[in-house]
Amino acid sequence: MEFLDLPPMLGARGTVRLPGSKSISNRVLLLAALAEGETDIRDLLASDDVERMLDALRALGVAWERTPGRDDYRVTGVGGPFPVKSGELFLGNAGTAFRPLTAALALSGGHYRLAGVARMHERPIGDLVDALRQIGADIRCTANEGYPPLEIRPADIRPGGVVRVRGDVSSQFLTALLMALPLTGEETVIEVVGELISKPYIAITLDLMARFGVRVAPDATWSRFVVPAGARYVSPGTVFVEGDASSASYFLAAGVIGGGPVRVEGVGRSSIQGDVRFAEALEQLGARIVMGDNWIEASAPAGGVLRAFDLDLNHIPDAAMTLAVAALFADGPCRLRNIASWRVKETDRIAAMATELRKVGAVVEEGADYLCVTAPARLLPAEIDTYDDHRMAMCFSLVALGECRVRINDPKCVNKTFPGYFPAFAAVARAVPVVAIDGPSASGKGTVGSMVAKALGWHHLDSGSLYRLTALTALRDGVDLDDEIGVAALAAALPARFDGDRVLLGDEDVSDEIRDEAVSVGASRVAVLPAVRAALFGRQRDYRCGPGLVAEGRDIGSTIFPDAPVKVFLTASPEARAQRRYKQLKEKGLPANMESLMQDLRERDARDAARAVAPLQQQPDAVLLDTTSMDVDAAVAFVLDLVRDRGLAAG
Ligand SMILES: Nc1ncnc2c1ncn2[C@@H]1O[C@H](COP(=O)(O)OP(=O)(O)O)[C@@H](O)[C@H]1O
Ligand SMILES: Nc1ccn([C@@H]2O[C@H](COP(=O)(O)OP(=O)(O)O)[C@@H](O)[C@H]2O)c(=O)n1
Repeated sequence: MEFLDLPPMLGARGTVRLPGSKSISNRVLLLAALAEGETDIRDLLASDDVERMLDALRALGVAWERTPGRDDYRVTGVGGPFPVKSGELFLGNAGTAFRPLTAALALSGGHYRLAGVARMHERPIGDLVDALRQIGADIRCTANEGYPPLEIRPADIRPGGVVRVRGDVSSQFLTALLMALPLTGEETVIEVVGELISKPYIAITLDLMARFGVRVAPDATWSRFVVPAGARYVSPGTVFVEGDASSASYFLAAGVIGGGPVRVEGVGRSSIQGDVRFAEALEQLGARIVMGDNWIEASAPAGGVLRAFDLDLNHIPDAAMTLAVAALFADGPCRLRNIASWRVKETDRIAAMATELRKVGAVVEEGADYLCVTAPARLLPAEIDTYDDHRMAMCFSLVALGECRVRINDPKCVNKTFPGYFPAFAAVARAVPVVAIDGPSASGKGTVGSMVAKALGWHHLDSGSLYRLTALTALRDGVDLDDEIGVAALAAALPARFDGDRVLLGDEDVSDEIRDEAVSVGASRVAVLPAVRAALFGRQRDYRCGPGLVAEGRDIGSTIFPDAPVKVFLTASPEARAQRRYKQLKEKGLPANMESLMQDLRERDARDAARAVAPLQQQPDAVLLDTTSMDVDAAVAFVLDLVRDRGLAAG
């Protein structure tokens, strides 16, 4: 399973240009395909779901071409039903392609098969099929009644009159009927049975249909829609696709949780997408929101902390997921109500959200159509499963803003709507900075690392002492140093503590004991054991806390903090290092012999460089610092300059 590790973040600020809206992209593509004339579509979303629609349209005889290197397309409309009268379409997990195409194909008089991924076949479509059957469509559910895959056969379509469709499971059924019925040319009345959910998505449909020349006005309660006689779609020429308002939600929330301001460009006051109202929901949490025609900017509440909320989120079901994660930063229990549609989305989002929020320590109550989330006192680092659901992955990236590392499994699921999501997030979120110093024994890592940390006021981790503590514990407990499982168990449970330059096991100061010859050799031996390294992995990462961390060892830049913005490979000639160790030991009044020190150093260098897991190597992005003829102060100044050059510290 692929994963992405997000480091703890200190805050967020900056500007993000949003990718095109998925809802608008797929609607505009279908309308342009059915319209008379050519439509130029600008800034179409580049994502999996849009690819599925583009592929389907081409298979159905619609010509389109893309401007090379741009997200601009020209679609040549077919001016009515699809000209290709048979075909097999694979539509992945794209509800915005599957539902509208089902309706348009049912009225196209051909023989088609529509299928998707396994999850698509669990997502209901029965209400739409029933509605289309009322006007004579011949649609069969080939596996389970009410669910894809579907087979559509030519049929005697009898439009006119009244079509009833349920509105309380997915608003996409109504969208599909609205967009397809103008193909019949006759007046048809659509009556919505049950409360219509997600009304703002219907508003997008009506707005775009109007741009293509077909006006449908809902009645006051949005329960009756009249598709007029003689309706036909005509290209408006050029259509600009707005930025995706649901995708904006992650960045707006990032601004609110991480201080901000974070500005999104591509949606704003004049947007036709209901999800821009997510910004209003954030305002109710105390967030500071500023809006322009084509942008929105979000910052933390004046007091810094988000207010707990109890909100009906039926009108913004997708963006509401972002609020479930924002609840982790609120000052009390938060309730998200009227979100039953989550259960039939890319995954059962209520169940998935509850399971994953619990992993980071939240207390979650899950109901048929609501979630109640209470934040933990401190977020826990966790491995988040994403259920092939782009929004799960994007939402949970926000956990990192609680200065909490988080692993996102299967991060590429964001390709459904936002392939560039994680780089965009990294560009506005500020990771806790790390200075990684790796190098061979006695090169000066500990001395330089500790002084750099002091100068910056950052935390300090001497990772070697964790291996030394492991070896010391094994020697004391009589665990064989080659017993990988036994030693790894000790490493996982080490009561290690650091107090300034003192190293403690529980309450016992073992700073000097871990420097013993036997412990040094033991540390080097247990360090080759993969299970021991794995046991110390998460523990080392937990030292990454604001305002920053200086960590030294052998694999800090390569394995523990590969994203460290400053990496130094600190070394010196073997002779110089042996000299330093000799002097160091003598000063402490410990016995030392130059020859055996040289010998020991060479052996340890060889073991560190040759081991299979995390061998000591200079990383391509590490700066070489050879201190053979350099004093400590010069080495410290060199590293501090690197930190300042990267803009990570003042001065
Ligand atoms: N650039 C340097 N020049 C001279 N001596 C140094 C230098 N850097 C470190 N030392 C000395 O070398 C000894 C070993 O350094 P230490 O920090 O323990 O190395 P490491 O952590 O890499 O094993 C210490 O006594 C330290 O003062
Ligand atoms: N990140 C690290 C740190 C230390 N180690 C091992 O742990 C031992 C003790 O580390 P140390 O940094 O205290 O050793 P010295 O450099 O002081 O000799 C080394 O011999 C390394 O083999 C490691 O494998 N990976």
